[in-house]
Amino acid sequence: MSITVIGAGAFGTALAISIGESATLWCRDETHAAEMIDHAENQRRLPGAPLPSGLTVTADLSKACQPDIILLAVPTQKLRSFLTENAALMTHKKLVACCKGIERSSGLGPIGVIEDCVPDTQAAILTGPSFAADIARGLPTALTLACRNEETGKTLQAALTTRNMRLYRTTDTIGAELGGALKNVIAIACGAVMGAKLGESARAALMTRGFAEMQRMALALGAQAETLVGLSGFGDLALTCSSALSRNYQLGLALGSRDNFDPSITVEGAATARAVEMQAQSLGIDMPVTQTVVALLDQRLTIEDAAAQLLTRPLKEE
Ligand SMILES: NC(=O)C1=CN([C@@H]2O[C@H](COP(=O)(O)OP(=O)(O)OC[C@H]3O[C@@H](n4cnc5c(N)ncnc54)[C@H](OP(=O)(O)O)[C@@H]3O)[C@@H](O)[C@H]2O)C=CC1
Ligand SMILES: O=C(CO)COP(=O)(O)O
Repeated sequence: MSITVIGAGAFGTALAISIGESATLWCRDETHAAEMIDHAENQRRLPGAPLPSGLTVTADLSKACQPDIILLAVPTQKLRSFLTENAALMTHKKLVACCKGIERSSGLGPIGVIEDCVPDTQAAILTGPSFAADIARGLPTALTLACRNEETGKTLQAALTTRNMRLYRTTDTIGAELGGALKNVIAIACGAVMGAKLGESARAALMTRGFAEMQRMALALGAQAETLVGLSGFGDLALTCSSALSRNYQLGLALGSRDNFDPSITVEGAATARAVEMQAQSLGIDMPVTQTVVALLDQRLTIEDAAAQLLTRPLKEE
């Protein structure tokens, strides 16, 4: 079955490599597409990962959008503008969001954004612990494929499972979206703790209390508890909060050690933290780790003050 991946970033390229010769990888920049074809590699976004010989790379969007299954691997905050501009090419397709975040302007996850922009479509999300570099090297990974329509979910699960990507299926799109979005915020917090050399015990505490607030928010919005303890929640939290390969964690490291961070790097957790803080306030949900991350990003708190503030909150039951 032919499958198109939109967005030749690190993740889109890795997915296309894993799917192999039935994949088409669409890149918005013609020069970049030509470079990938010439070098059989995406040297800009995923250097060191050869593209399989049968993989099609193109900058022609109409040609790329022929298949029925389209994976959207553009950052969450860019998804709406891409879909709005190209909705006509996307209608009646199975659109699979391959991004993790909450849109800042609307508070919606990627599925909500897809449904807003392309009404006549079947939307799903592919999420879970998986670094692009690992997928591209053929290392084993397990991800969650969430789709409200069970039949479409089964079709997508079968079509997107590869030799090194094992997909588990759920109809709980809310839980899958929120797990992937919220864990990035906690990863920034964990990076900050490690950057400030506050210790691994503090990181474990933040991961655990961060997971508690992820669950509070997700359950309040209608997610199923099992989803949050699965790959898209706990699984991705464990990966992202403990690996220096994570860009969210790297941003946290920079905040904690007062280093500069390249603002062009895709870090979904920063915009998501702000969107979630607003939602939490309006729903009356206690999310102290998320609030602290936003204060650190806005430079309203130092890392030392942030730690002191979290440690001196009123004592409570676990
Ligand atoms: N990298 C990883 O290990 C993983 C990433 N993800 C998720 O995948 C998503 C994408 O991340 P990743 O691939 O790493 O990011 P990158 O920064 O590597 O790539 C982003 C891609 O999106 C393209 N893009 C940006 N804006 C637009 C737009 N308006 N229209 C069309 N294309 C656009 C960029 O094009 P250009 O190159 O021209 O700028 C680029 O190809 C994120 O949500 C991330 O959380 C999920 C799991 C793993
Ligand atoms: O989501 C990821 C791994 O599952 C990638 O994390 P980063 O976006 O923080 O690099």
